Amino acid sequence: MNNKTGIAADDRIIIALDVNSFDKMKNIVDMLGDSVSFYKVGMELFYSAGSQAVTYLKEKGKHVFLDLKLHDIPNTVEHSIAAVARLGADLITVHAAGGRGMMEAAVRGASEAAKESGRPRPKILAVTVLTSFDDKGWAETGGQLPILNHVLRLAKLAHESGVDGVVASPREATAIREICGEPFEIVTPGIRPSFAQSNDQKRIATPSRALQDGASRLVIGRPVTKAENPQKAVSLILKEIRGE
Ligand SMILES: O=c1ccn([C@@H]2O[C@H](COP(=O)(O)O)[C@@H](O)[C@H]2O)c(=O)[nH]1
Repeated sequence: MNNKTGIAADDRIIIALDVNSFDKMKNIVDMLGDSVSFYKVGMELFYSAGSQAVTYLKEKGKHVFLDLKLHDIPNTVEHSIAAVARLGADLITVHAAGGRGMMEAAVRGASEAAKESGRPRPKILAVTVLTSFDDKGWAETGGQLPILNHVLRLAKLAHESGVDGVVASPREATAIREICGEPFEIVTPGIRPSFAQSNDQKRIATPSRALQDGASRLVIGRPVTKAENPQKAVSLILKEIRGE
């Protein structure tokens, strides 16, 4: 258990199941067995396999991060979050750029589903600036502030809107932690162990660095799922974060 976050060490690594079928997902989950307790179901898997991906993982006793990055008017987001929250996901994403009203609506939707089901309310995370952006790509979209400043602005808004945390690059974790404190979740993709390639990720850090800088949980996809030996990749990552 980490004293500050209260999150068990094993729940701090989330493996992103970015595959296009239920069977491919099942193969990875079976292969990784007890070494992984938390998985992310993103758009590729959810659009390919549907809600059974989430229900299967929950039946296996795993925690599920449903990363659908909702971004729409508050009414649509409230009811869509309520619909997906009923599947039993533990973390669900919306885009912070949807604004205060939309993030408040997302929390309401999650609370409605929790009340109905009697299960704990899923945590809502707000995506700040995607980790695939660097400053050049960000400026091309019309971004006026440097990425770090924009991330901090969105993190503050997310915190004020009552969501449970943000998704950001590990490079922004220290500054977000200073502004939002504990127990705000800072979930960081863009994690690259020293043995992995960066692929399309731009704002990256190693697993140990991300945790040192204040990330609560690490999202790791291809460095594990596309590794020659995914079990070995997980074991190396766990060793690194335990300092072994
Ligand atoms: O800013 C963001 C938000 C979400 N993601 C998601 O995380 C994983 C990362 O996968 P890797 O293979 O480790 O790059 C992926 O599912 C993204 O959709 C992100 O990368 N950045």
